[in-house]
Amino acid sequence: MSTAQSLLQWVGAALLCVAVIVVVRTATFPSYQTRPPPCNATDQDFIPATRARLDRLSQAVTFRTVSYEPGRGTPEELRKFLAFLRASFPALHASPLVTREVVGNFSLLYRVQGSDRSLKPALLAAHLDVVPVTEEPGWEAEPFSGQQKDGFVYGRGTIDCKHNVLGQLEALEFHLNRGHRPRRALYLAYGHDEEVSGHYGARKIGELLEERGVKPEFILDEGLTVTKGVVPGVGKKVAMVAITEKGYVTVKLSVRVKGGHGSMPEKESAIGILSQAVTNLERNLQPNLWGSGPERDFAEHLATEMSLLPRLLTANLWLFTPVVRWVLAQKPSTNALCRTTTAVTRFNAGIKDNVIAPEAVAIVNHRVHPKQTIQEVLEHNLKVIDDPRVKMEVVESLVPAPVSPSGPESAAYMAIQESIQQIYPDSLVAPSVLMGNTDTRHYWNLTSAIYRFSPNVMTPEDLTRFHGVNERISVQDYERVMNFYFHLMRNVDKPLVVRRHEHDGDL
Ligand SMILES: CCCCCCCC/C=C\CCCCCCCC(=O)N[C@@H](CCCCN)C(=O)O
Ligand SMILES: [Zn+2]
Ligand SMILES: [Zn+2]
Repeated sequence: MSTAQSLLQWVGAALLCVAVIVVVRTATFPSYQTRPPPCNATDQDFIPATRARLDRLSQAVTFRTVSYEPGRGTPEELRKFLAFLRASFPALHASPLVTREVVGNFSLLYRVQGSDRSLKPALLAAHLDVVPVTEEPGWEAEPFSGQQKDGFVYGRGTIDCKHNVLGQLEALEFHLNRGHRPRRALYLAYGHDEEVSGHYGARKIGELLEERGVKPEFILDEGLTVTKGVVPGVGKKVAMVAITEKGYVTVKLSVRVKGGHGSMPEKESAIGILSQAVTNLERNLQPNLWGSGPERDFAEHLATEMSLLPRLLTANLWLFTPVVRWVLAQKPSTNALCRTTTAVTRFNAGIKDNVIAPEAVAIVNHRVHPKQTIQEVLEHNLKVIDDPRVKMEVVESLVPAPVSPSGPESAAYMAIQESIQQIYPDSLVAPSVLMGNTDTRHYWNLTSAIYRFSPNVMTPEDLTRFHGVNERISVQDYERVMNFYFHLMRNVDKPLVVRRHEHDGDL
């Protein structure tokens, strides 16, 4: 046999081995999906989306509680919104079990007393402010009307995140009206400036709770949602419970040149030099790190539920990670899980048609992958810009959030998962990475069990409604939001027991 023939035989044998491993791993990959224990809720345990409850959500939207910049919000609207909330939930505001504090002038902190002091409190969070409405046309209802139309409530805050504020308060009001007396203490924390980093709201709440030595069992804030048709290869609804958040670093790029008369330009302008720099950043993206961080757990939790090809790829990441990286990088929503993203969000230069601009400035907003450091992001930028005339300064930064425990070893995570499956019985639940940031950055010192999840459904078509045009929630979803919080309050109102990690066909 010639050397070439024997080499061919070896290659053939090696390929066969690889194929066998791929098939075996695909067939035996463990299932991480558990079924929730039966829910003993009765018809009396259901919060219907009555006219009064829908109208309260609509009215909440009419308060223009917009945050523009840190320290520059809408104080009058916040004041009116706080008064509205107080008037709208009489049982909880009159209850001797509930205390209400206004923190940092406009943020709210409620505490519901628990009868069992051995149980650590639960903390549900959300925020009272919203992002501004841009000039973009296309709203089918006035953005601050709260109009109810075709089975939806329209307006800013309906999914970010007055639905969570109102949903939690409705659930608590319902509980108290039925004479329920909680065993576990419950905090509700509503910051008033989350959309501009929460420096005056959630930060103050976090400091106050830390001073008082409050150590919650877990914290649940806004975050990812139940998705439908968003996760490649999975037909069922997927509830994404974020166990960490990407970090961020915002950088300012600037170029200074000599200004002068528009009739006698130099070869290169500040605008041209800076344009080249941002083009270099957009053409040379930060490295694709998919699979090296907690986003890998998300895929593995769903592997057994995927159609054949994605399942084969996910069950064999030892071989196919580069393929998965390429596939996920093709769409913005999945690319966000792959790498530190680079968004050029502002570009300013020039003052007059015939004056050479002496300065051009761009702002670049990066969302940092959990396995990258801020230093590495900055070094990558300098390398690809490769032009000493472009100055780079860090405006603001935050490291990726600590990763919270998930899966059957974490009782709090499982209580959230079970509550989701009681409301969405046909859904899958998986631990995920949030690509944005929440007020929980101010609560890191309180507990290591921090989760970010909003209990409404998002389809691919809905993704741009978030901070965008036609923000809306369906009546059915709002009903699910209220009932999710109600179930969660019930499910955590007992000692939370850690279960043994078991799944079928463990490798
Ligand atoms: C496998 C596919 C994954 C795609 C999943 C898409 C699901 C979409 C659901 C929700 C959208 C998440 C949006 C993130 C919310 C974060 C809250 C937020 O916007 N925070 C602001 C804070 C700004 C502070 C100023 N520095 C932000 O992060 O910009
Ligand atoms: Zn939000
Ligand atoms: Zn937001």
